[in-house]
Order: sequence, then structure tokens, then C-alpha cells
Amino acid sequence: MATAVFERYRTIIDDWEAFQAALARPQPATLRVNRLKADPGALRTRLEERGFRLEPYDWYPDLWRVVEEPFPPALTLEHWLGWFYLQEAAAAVPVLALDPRPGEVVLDLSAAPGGKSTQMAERMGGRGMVVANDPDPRRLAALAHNLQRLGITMAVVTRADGRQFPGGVAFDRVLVDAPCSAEGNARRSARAREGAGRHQRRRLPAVQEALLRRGLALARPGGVVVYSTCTFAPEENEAVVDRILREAEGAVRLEPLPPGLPGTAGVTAWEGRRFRPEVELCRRLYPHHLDSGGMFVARLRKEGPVPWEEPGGPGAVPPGGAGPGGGPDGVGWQAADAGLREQVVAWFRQEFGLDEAVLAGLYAYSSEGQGIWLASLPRIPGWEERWSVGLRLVRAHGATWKPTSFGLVQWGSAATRNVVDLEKEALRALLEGRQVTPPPGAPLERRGWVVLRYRGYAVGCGFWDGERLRSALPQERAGELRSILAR
Ligand SMILES: C[S@@+](CC[C@H](N)C(=O)[O-])C[C@H]1O[C@@H](n2cnc3c(N)ncnc32)[C@H](O)[C@@H]1O
Repeated sequence: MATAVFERYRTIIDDWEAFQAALARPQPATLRVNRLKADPGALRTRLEERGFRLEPYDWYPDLWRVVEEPFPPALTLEHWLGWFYLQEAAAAVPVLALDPRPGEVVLDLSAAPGGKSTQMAERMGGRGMVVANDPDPRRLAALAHNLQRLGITMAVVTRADGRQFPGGVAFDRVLVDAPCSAEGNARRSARAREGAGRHQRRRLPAVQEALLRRGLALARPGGVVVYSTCTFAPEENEAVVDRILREAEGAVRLEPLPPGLPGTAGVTAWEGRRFRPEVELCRRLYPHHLDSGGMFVARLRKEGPVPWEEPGGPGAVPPGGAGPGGGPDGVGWQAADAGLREQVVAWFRQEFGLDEAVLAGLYAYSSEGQGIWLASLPRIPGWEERWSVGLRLVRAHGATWKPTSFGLVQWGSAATRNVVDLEKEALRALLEGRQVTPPPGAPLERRGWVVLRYRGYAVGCGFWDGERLRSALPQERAGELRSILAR
């Protein structure tokens, strides 16, 4: 199948036969546990009880290969609730190479649909800040969806061309998971099986280099930048790293990946070109290594200012000065709204009988006419490119508020008032757009928004008109949940 296109890599692939054999097999699913929401032992038991057979990878025990699946793991309630993320095994390596720590400030320059941003947040134990950026609005919607599904409250989403990502924050770590020809996806994408055309191979490296330059400029001195792609082409991999090392004139050093990670060494020569010998420290992952896709990973350390950095360094005031509320931090950091938080806590208690402890450690942000977001961030950068922060709890609804379904899934399970526990058939009817009579004894105290709960978990928002109940879940989420209940 794909092998004619990939013939050009025959001399650099460590086991050509195994590579070909892997490309010809279907790719098994892999899932990564989200410890922010799930206990790995409990999750594994629940999935195995339903006939899944799971094998953890020894280099990453929270990543499980799905050896047997009675049905796709995406059709489980656990997936819908955000207990895990379906991530290719090879795609889990860049964040392990970046190794973000709790409390750090980390940038994911090309983040959608969020596999690696959610992994960073989870590795950081939900402490610190992840800035997840992408320029593509459709892909941003998928990113926001995944961040909310996985219950991540420490992320700021931005919409910017990564090559011009604004200054003002000096990041501890930056991931540049660049757009690429995606040949590593050949097992699951017909387009990737066609391989990179000559045109793509000429066009992409310029974008990749520009993104890596910007990522390095935005890192603090001593910070770590990981460059990754999911393609085999050395033109988009080692050649990019080699050029940037050359341009950086000693300000950037290539480092070995943390010990224990899979893959083989980077190539030091390609089609008559020789790269710096240290490029060998890069890592190549081929489909046969993990029975997965392909990946390239390079870990760089910024030792000092890079030649293309703006004067003053990454934390400096961006051109045009600080934004509204700007101060010496340059970017115009916006502080959380303490008064608004008080109002939200009081409203949540009054509406759903929820204790203040449910919202401990969260700060409130509002956006004119759009609603209220809760984030575990006492202040956030004031960039104009900001798209969302944390998790939206309520939308503005006339003069009042409507709770969001993601907000209720996150914080509403312990509701004691205006909550309805539903059996499968009643929930299914609601999700099909029908109205149902609430079960007798449900603590419904007034007409209005209610928490819908299933098997002890809040699954979203409903409306009680005094007699009948209807679903107020967004269509997409309702459709997903309907497919899960149909099993
Ligand atoms: C390989 S995908 C990222 C996958 C993502 N990191 C994940 O793990 O889910 C590459 C992303 O780069 C984005 N992209 C394309 N051009 C870009 C640019 N100029 N700046 C930043 N990101 C860009 C694409 O929209 C795409 O979402």
C-alpha cells in the first residue's frame, strides 16, 4: 500500500520489514488516563468488566493499549465524562520529552485538538498554567471541547498564528507540535498514505522553522522547548532543528530526551546533506515501534537570548504596550473578579444546594454578555488573542444565568436541590428531544434550570417547567450521550 511512497526512507528506517508490516495492519486504539478526573484502577476495572482488554505501556503506565474492544472506547460513558483521552501511543512522547512540572507556565503553540495540552495539564496535576494556541477556529472548537470534557481549569486558549504569538510572558516550557505532512498517520489516513508531495516538502519547513523560532523566543532563559512532528521526512525534522541550532549561535542546545522513552536516534545525513552530529539526540518513532503512528521529537534548551528575540526578552512589553489593566508585567495581566466569584458561589448554593468547597481554588472571569468562566488561575495574560479561560460555568440568559452542561458535569454531581436522577430510558427520551415527568420525590423547588444526573454523575443541564422536564444539553453532547446509551 503506502510503501512505494515511503521507499525514500528505506535507508533510514531501522527495520524496513517490520515498518511495512505495521503499515499493513490496522492500528489499535490507545487511551491515556486523565488522573484529574479518574482513578486508573477504577477506570480499568470498569472497562474490563465490559469486555475491554487493556495493556499499559511500561514506559508510560497511564497509557493503555486496547487489545480487545467489544465496541469503540469512544462510546463509553467514561470517555464522555472525560476520564480518558484517546491518544496514539507515539503522540504521547512529546509531552513526556517536555516534562512540564506542577506550577509552571507552559505554552502549546499548535494545540488543537488538544491531545498534548490535556496531557500537559494532567502531568502538571492541574497546577500552573497551560496556554493552548491554534489559529484555526474549527480546530479551536475541538480543542475547547476536549479541555472542557477533561475538566481542565488551568488552561487559557488563544487564537493566533504561532509565528506571531504575542510577547509578554516568559514561558518555562514551550511545545511546538508543528503542522506537517503527517506521513506518520498513514495507518489511519488515506491522505497521509499518499506521502508528502514535493510542494509540501518545500513549503512546510519554512512554517515549521518560523514556529520553532517563535517558540524559542517566548521561552525564558533556561527554559525547555520541544519540537515535534508526526512525519518521517527529514526535511521537516532534523533539517529544521539543524538550521535553528545554526542560527541560534550557541544560545540553544539540543538535549537527550528523559530516559526510558521509546524510539531510535535522529538521522545525521539526508540526500547529500550533513547535519550537526548532535542531531542524533532527536528521536524518531516509526509505526512498528509501538504499533502506533509515527513521530519525531527534539528537546531543546534555551541557554540565553536567541538572535531573533525582541529587545527585553520574552517577558517584555509587546509592541503597542500593555493591554487594559496593564502593569509592569507587560502583557496586561487581568486579575480574577473576586466579587463575581462571591456571586457565583451564592447562586450555585441557592440554585443547587452546592457547597462552597466544590468551587475551592477557582477564580471567576467574565466576558461581556457571554457568561462566567471559572479557572484555577488568580490572574491571566491580557492578550487580545485570548479565546477562553478555564471552564464556562454559566452563559448570560437575559437578565439571568443559564448553567452550561460542561459546568454542571464538572461541579454539579453533588447537587442536593433542583436535581433529577434519571433512569436510562428517561434520559434517553430527554436526549431524543421528548419531555418527561420527573420521578416522584425529585427535589425540584422552582421552575427553571436543573441538574440532570445519571448513575450518580451530573450529565448536563435540563429545564423543569413545573410539570415536565426537558434536556438543555448542547446537540452534539446530547447526540454523543444518546449513542452511548444505545449500547
Ligand atoms: C499536529 S497538529 C497539532 C496537534 C495537537 N498538538 C494535539 O496534540 O492534539 C498541528 C496544528 O498546527 C496548527 N497550525 C497550522 N498553522 C499554524 C500556525 N501558523 N501557527 C500555529 N499553529 C498552526 C493546525 O491548525 C493544527 O491544529
